[in-house]
Formats: sequence, C-alpha cells, structure tokens
Amino acid sequence: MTRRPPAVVAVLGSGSWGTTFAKVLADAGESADTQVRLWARRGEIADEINTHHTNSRYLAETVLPDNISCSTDTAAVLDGVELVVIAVPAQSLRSQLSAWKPLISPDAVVVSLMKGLEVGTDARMSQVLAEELGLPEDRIAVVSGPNLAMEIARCEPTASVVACPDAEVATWIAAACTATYFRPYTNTDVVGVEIGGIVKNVIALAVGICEGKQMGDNTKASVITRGLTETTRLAVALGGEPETMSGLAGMGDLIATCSSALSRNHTAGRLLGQGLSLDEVTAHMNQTAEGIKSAQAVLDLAHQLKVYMPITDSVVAVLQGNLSVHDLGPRLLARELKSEG
Ligand SMILES: NC(=O)C1=CN([C@@H]2O[C@H](COP(=O)(O)OP(=O)(O)OC[C@H]3O[C@@H](n4cnc5c(N)ncnc54)[C@H](O)[C@@H]3O)[C@@H](O)[C@H]2O)C=CC1
Ligand SMILES: O=C(CO)COP(=O)(O)O
Repeated sequence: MTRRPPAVVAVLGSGSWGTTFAKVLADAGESADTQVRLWARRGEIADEINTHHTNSRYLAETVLPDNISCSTDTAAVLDGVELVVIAVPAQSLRSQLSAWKPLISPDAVVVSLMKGLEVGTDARMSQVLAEELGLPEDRIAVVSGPNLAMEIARCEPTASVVACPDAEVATWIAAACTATYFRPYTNTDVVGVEIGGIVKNVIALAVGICEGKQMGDNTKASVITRGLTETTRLAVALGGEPETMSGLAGMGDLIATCSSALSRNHTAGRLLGQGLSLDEVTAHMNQTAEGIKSAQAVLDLAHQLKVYMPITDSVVAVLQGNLSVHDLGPRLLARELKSEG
C-alpha cells in the first residue's frame, strides 16, 4: 500500500539549502496542502520569512510559497511531524541533537541534507543522526546531488538522489520533494551518496585553486576526473557502490560544484588560488564551505582504510599551510606514473 504524503514537514536550518529545500517541499506538496515548518536560529530570519516570504540573507529576492512558516521555537516546528529534514553545518549537528531528540516524534523519518564529515570522529551525518537519535537506519535518509541552492531557488531544473536503506522510505521521501523543477531519484546506497557529496567539496577546493591560478580547462577536467577516482576508492572501501559515484551524487554533484561560481567550496578554493590565506578566505565567506573542515576527516578515513587520495592529501596540505597553492599542481604531476585505475 502506498504511504500517504506527510501533511507537515519540518526543516531544521534556514540557510541557503534549508530554505531552498523547504521551498521544494512546499512546491511539491502544494496540491496536497502540505505545510512546511522551517526552523531558524535567528528571530529576524523567521520574521522576514513569515512577513515577506523571503530569506534575503541567503536567497536574495526569491519569493517563498505561502505554505512555509518559520519559527525559532523548535518544539513547535517539530510537534507531531513525521518527516524531519536537517540542513545545518555538519560540524554543528551533533551539539544540537541532544536538545532536538526529545522533540522529534518517535516514528519520524529524519533526512540529512548535509555534506560534511564530523571533525574528530570522521563520522558521516547519517551516522551522527543514528548515534544521537537512536533511530534505526531505515528511518534515516540522505538527499544529495547537483543541487546548488540558488539555482533551485530560481526553479531551474535539476535532479537529486534520496538515499535510504529502505527503498520504500526513499520512495516516500522522493514523492514528498518531487517538484516540476526538482527530480529526485532513489538509491539504497547511503554510504556512496554521502561520500560523493562530502568528497566533491574537497575536490572543488582543488579545482577552485586551479581557477584562482587561472589554469585551463584541461587541468580542471583532469582534477575533476581524478577526483572522482579517489572519491570512488573511498566510497567502495566504506561499502559504497561504484555505480553510485558515476551517478548524480557522485559525478553529477562534482561537475556542478567544480564548475559553478555559486559553489562556496569552489569559491574558497579560488580565493586560496588567488593568494588569500585560509583565515582571509574564512573571513570572506558568509556561508558554509564544508570542504574546509571536512578535508582532514576525509584524509583520516583514507589513511585508516589505506585508500590513496592524492588530491585530498594535497588540499589538506594547502589548508594546513604546509603546501603552497603554487606547488599543488607540480606535486600532483610529479608522482610516479601508474595505470589510470
Ligand atoms: N547551499 C547549497 O547550495 C547546498 C548546501 N548543502 C549542504 O547543506 C548544509 C547546510 O548548508 P547551507 O544551508 O548551504 O549553509 P548556509 O551557510 O547557507 O547556512 C547555514 C545555516 O546554518 C545556521 N548555522 C550556522 N551555525 C550554526 C550552528 N552552530 N548551529 C545551528 N545552525 C547554525 C546558519 O544560521 C544558517 O541558517 C551543508 O552541509 C551544505 O553542504 C547541500 C546542497 C546544496
Ligand atoms: O552541494 C552543493 C551543490 O550540490 C553546494 O556546493 P557548495 O557547498 O560548494 O556551495
């Protein structure tokens, strides 16, 4: 029997992607009169959304649907909700879950939109959710793909992946976020989908550095391609499927993120390539570039699993100040010759 759509959906996190995905859910559920409750940390964000149906700090002049409400009252946002979507910076997730756990319905499905590895534990966001909320894995899902928020806020068409070990749960979530401009595919490979979304941010830093140094398309294409190779190595070592990496959550997101000035990770890399220090880049960014903090965790996982990730290794060396952006290319090119595989 097909499960009915959720009457109410909660989205925790009113940044660019949380607000945009709330719009996707609201547009998808318009005919079913779905109500989307968005949680904001700051009252002024909630007031603007409820009054003007905009979130100008993150989405400029995008007008949000009327079936989105926003509140700083987490209990009110989560009350009785069966589908909870979380879109906060990865490094902030765990510290908030202890307060959120008693407010989340015991039968809720929780979806992560986050693309980071937790510093210190190297844990994926779905793992953090399972640990802190005590939910079975078939009630935790991930959405990831070529999903630059600003383009989606403008209703520019894209596809994405909803991953959950339970295919029926993935299908139920996908139905709840299917809009005329947003086409979610389903996958049961949570590991592969998450790793694709996490490591592409690190590769995007490298491609951004190439951009900042005004290197050519051949160079960037080579970094993107070899970046997909090392991403796939890590995903498979963690139990992911190689096919997932040639899909939307792997190659798709890598292409979008490494090609777009909208990408915060690509932008951070470009600024590094132009000679800014990491502190200067961080001060310049008013949004989250997950790759900056996740890169070391990705490399830690690679070392633990004996997975060779030379691009990630070089990005970490740059971020740590142990490698100049001018030496990143030569370091990668000077390695011993080997087969492409
Ligand atoms: N923006 C995009 O195009 C996309 C972002 N994502 C992922 O979505 C996740 C959320 O990122 P964005 O919405 O882009 O971030 P953002 O930088 O646009 O907004 C961050 C949001 O988190 C809040 N925040 C910051 N620190 C916090 C803390 N310590 N506790 C609670 N909330 C805090 C901010 O107030 C803001 O509402 C990230 O993991 C990102 O990789 C995934 C796909 C697309
Ligand atoms: O994940 C994203 C696109 O799919 C957004 O990328 P950035 O976090 O680099 O902006």
